[in-house]
Amino acid sequence: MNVPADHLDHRVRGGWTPAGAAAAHLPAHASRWLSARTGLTPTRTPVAPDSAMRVAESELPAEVRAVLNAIVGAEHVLVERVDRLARAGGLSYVDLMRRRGAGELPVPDAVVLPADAVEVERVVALCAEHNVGIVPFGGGTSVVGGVAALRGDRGAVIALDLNRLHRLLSVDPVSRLATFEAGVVAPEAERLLAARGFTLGHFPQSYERATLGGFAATRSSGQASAGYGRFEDMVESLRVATPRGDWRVGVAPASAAGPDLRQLVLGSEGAFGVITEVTVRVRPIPAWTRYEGFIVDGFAQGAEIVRALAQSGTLGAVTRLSDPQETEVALALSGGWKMAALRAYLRVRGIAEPALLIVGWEAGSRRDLRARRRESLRHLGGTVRLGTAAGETWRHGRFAGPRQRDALLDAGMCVETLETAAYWSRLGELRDTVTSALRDSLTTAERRPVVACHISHSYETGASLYFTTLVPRAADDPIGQWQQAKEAACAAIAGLGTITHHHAIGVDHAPYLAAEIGELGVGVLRAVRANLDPNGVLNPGKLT
Ligand SMILES: Cc1cc2nc3c(=O)[nH]c(=O)nc-3n(C[C@H](O)[C@H](O)[C@H](O)COP(=O)(O)OP(=O)(O)OC[C@H]3O[C@@H](n4cnc5c(N)ncnc54)[C@H](O)[C@@H]3O)c2cc1C
Repeated sequence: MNVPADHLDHRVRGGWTPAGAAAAHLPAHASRWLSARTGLTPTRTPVAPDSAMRVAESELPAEVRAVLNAIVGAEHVLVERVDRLARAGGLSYVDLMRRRGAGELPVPDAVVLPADAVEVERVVALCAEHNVGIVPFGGGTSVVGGVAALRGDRGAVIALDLNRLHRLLSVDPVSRLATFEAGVVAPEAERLLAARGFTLGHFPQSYERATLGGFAATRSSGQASAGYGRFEDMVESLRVATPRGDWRVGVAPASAAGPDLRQLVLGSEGAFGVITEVTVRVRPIPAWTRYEGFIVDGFAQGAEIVRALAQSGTLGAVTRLSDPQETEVALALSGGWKMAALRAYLRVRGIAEPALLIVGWEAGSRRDLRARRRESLRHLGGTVRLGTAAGETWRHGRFAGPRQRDALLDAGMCVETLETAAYWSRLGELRDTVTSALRDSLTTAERRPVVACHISHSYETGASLYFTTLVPRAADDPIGQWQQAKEAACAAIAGLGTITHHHAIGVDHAPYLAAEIGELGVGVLRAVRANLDPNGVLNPGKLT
């Protein structure tokens, strides 16, 4: 098979690091702090070996397999258990726990790796004809069950792995457009663009593994969203393989030719078709960047500052406010004398509840960078400036979170995140309500959860809230423990914010969709789906 090995390594699904949790490391001071703060009794709970996982025989009909072999080549139709297991599920806590022996993981009957858009179209048409489910699989980083191999009432389901669609097809430097095949992973897209002096500027925490098709299918949002926009703001046009044929949307930078159908494809999570090509708007690589850290006193003060920045148009490309709990965790896990000194200094400065604010400016010239920073600083009076060391430390560690999660899972923690967004006037209430819901659900005599939160995407009218929960795992029911907490959080979100700001709907949020968009809205989505996919083979059980 001619798929580069490193493209497959990242599919080792037990954890983020290719070698699973074993390659991640939790320092002794972090372990001690977790025990004291949460009641953790460290245990060794490594990922189960593949051989311990239950994998049923493939039920892909022989005649379908024969035609698939003819379309993509037999070496690109994988039915070995190791290959199917590698595309079974995403990277939510529940999926990762299933890898640790808690609960069953749905496994696809085959993995199919087409080479280009035309092969994808032929595979989609074949599966539609034979009622075989299709789960589009990009980087497999979904945390909401988006790539769960559910077959519904179909006899079989395949994982349609977009890994071989990794080419840059064209660049239009005059219009600043680039067309990629949808399976290209973000770092490779950046590498290809950098060779031409451009950047996409999309840096979600899953950057190392996620694909452009996945970003489009989930309306992803990157850490520099204030500077470059959410992913849907970057997409100019799309090519989609549907059971009804090839579909292209987007021909000009703006159009009044009815509703914008690009927005229907963006966020469609593989339920309307398989995105095969994405044309994105690109920007010159910024010649100058500067990242700084600030400490504010409490979440409310920090949120007021971020709102002022957002409403005056002076946000940094990255503007990220951690609440005091998240700041406490960051300081505790970093450890060392510098952190102790910082805490002492903040006490002297009278900061009761330190909350870390990172602002990163990016610009084409030094003068422009200085001007942007000056404008932002007008709203940052009264903060404690930590300088560029704190900002650069955050920047260099910004993709480290998933590795740390592996280590925490291995040590016996339940670690999971959830996210939402709301208008500024409701943001404080939303944070308090969700924090309480998570805390109340997870607290027991032995377990004291940490519920931390940050704002990382801000708009004129509101912002996202991203919650991270750390609690010792309930050995008898680790999945139920989290699912109860998640339900409580979702109930708390209802009426105040959206059920998801950037993780998408998948399986996990599907029960909450009608409350947000109404039964009429769900009906519209179902009608589109039924039109494009009359047999309902596309990503069964997701979105609607
Ligand atoms: C540690 C971690 C951190 C994360 N941080 C962020 C973050 O900062 N911002 C953010 O937005 N998200 C984040 N996510 C969530 C996830 O990375 C995003 O949803 C991402 O967009 C998924 O891309 P992917 O290529 O991995 O897609 P996959 O996980 O493979 O698929 C996601 C969904 O899209 C569908 N899909 C994938 N490719 C296609 C295609 N070509 N055509 C049609 N449908 C398709 C799948 O069927 C599935 O429903 C994070 C996830 C993890 C595990």
